[in-house]
Order: sequence, then structure tokens, then C-alpha cells
Amino acid sequence: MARRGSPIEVRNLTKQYGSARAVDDLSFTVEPGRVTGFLGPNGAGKTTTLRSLLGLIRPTSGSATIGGKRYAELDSPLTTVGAALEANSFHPSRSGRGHLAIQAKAAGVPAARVDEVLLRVGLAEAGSRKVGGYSLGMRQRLGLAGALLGDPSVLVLDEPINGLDPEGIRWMRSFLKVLAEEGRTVLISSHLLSEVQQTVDELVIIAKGRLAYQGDLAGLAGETTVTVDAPRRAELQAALAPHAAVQPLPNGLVVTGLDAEQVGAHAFAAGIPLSALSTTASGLEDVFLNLVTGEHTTTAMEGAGR
Ligand SMILES: Nc1ncnc2c1ncn2[C@@H]1O[C@H](COP(=O)(O)OP(=O)(O)OP(=O)(O)O)[C@@H](O)[C@H]1O
Repeated sequence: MARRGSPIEVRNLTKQYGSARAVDDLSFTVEPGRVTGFLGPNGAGKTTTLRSLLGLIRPTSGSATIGGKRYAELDSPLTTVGAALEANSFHPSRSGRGHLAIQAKAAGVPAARVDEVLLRVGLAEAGSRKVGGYSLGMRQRLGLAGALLGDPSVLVLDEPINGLDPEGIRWMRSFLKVLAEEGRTVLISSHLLSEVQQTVDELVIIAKGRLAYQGDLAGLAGETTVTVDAPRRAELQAALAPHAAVQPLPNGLVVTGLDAEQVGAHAFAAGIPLSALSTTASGLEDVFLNLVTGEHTTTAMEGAGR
């Protein structure tokens, strides 16, 4: 039975490796009862942040806490927070059950818990087989089982969806939702928005060690542009230019800042018949890529620091 999870709070976290700053003054909060996606391209600083949170590395400055406490200060760390950082770190000749038994012993968790978590992640039958023969999806489930051993109210999972087949993704997605519905705090990292888009309630996006966005998917919604064309294209461009950003492309003029009706009205007022008028919403993945490769952070930051 899960207790209500504590929030994860990252405050002004900085980690310097020599001259490289892996995490740079990063602040965000992860609330219980929902699945939060921690996103950023490879090298953005996700693992460094998670390792700081789990007390595996010491931050250069700032803090990462669970319920206001650093990992080392938790009264009962293994029943407070469960983590799965790498799905490939299992010894291949050991069985899934054997792995969990060792983990349970080290954590002071009753041995009976091993079969409970194997059952919960759907590995009850495969538990006695060697991990070397497991698919990536099975190793992901085993990592999750290990994270659940202490029945923690906070779960931290590094790339739990990476490499799963569609059935595995569906399974993981609904499993994570249930864990959040039980009241737990669930933080999952990924380098692909498309991978977690249907799984997460909240997003924390980082790039180059800094916060680029915190909020829900709707807040990240792409910009809508209007594509318009006319036989007298140059005149149309001149008519629209005072009202919006207009970019000439081979298939017409791409207008940002007006909707299709407004573009039509300006053309009509200038007496220019149109040959094409359509609206395009840029995909979330485009917005995400712009965010993590662009120079500036988004303005949709209302959620930051909550
Ligand atoms: N122990 C270390 N020593 C030196 N540099 C490091 C160390 N760990 C990480 N870095 C550097 O810090 C930056 C952030 O790495 P980190 O692994 O946290 O990113 P990430 O977002 O988790 O990426 P990935 O998805 O590839 O794991 C990278 O430039 C990385 O090379």
C-alpha cells in the first residue's frame, strides 16, 4: 500500500566536472500523484541530476531533495525512494529472482517481497531464468521490480521506456499511471518527447544543464502558422508584412502571428485574390527540438519552480 509520495525538489543544482558544467543552476519540483517526464537530449544533464538526487554524487552547489531531505538524511531511504538507473547493469548469469534477492537483502526488505514484485511487473514465470536471456523490455521490468522492492512512495526511473516494443510501451505506460494514481511521486527520464508524450502528466525539459521548460503538454503546444499564396505573391507579401512575420517559401508565404481568417481579410482588403490558404500546427516534437537546440528558453514557464 503506497503512502502519499513526497515532492522532489531540485534547487539551484550545479555540478561541475573540471571545466564542464553538466548541470547549471537547475531548479524544478516534481509533485506526487502524477507521472513527470524529465527530458533533454543526450548529455543534457539528466543522469547527473538523478545521481545527485539519489546521493550518488555530490553537487557542486545547490540541492536535490525528497520531502525536503537530502538522500543521505532520509530516515528510511530504500522505502522512501526506489530507483532504476540502468537496465543493462544486471549480471547475465544470475536469474532475475537472484538479482532481486540480493537487492532485497542489502535493503533489509523481507525476501517474500521478491516474488510479489516479480508478479507485479509480469516476470513471475521468467524470474528463475538467467538475465542474459532477457529482452531489453524484460530488463526494464526487472529494474522496475528492484525499484519497487521497498514499496517506496517516490520512484525515479532512468529511460524506462527506451527500447521497448509497442506492447511493452503500452504496459509500462499504464503501469506508471497506476503507480502515480496510488499517490506516488513518479519521475521518468527520456531523451525523446514522442516516447513519453502519452505517459506523462507533467514535463521538465532541460538543455545544456539548464531548465528549458516545466509545465504540461498543452503549455508546450506548437505555434500555428498560416500558409497563403496568390498569383500576385509580391503584392500579397507587401499587404501582410505590416501585420505579421511573413516568410516566402516555394509553396507560398508562411505567416506567423495571424490566423487564416485574418490573413484572408487583409488580402481581401488589399484586393488580392488568393490561390491557397491553409493552417499548420507545428508538431510537439518540433517545439521540443527547438527548445533543446535553440538559444533561448520558452516563455511558457508558469510552472517553473512550483
Ligand atoms: N563523471 C563525469 N566526468 C566528466 N563529465 C561528465 C561525467 N558525467 C557526466 N559528464 C558530462 O556531463 C554532461 C551531462 O551528462 P549526463 O550523463 O548527466 O547527461 P544525460 O542528459 O543523462 O545524457 P544521456 O542521456 O546521454 O545519459 C555531459 O556532457 C557529460 O559528458
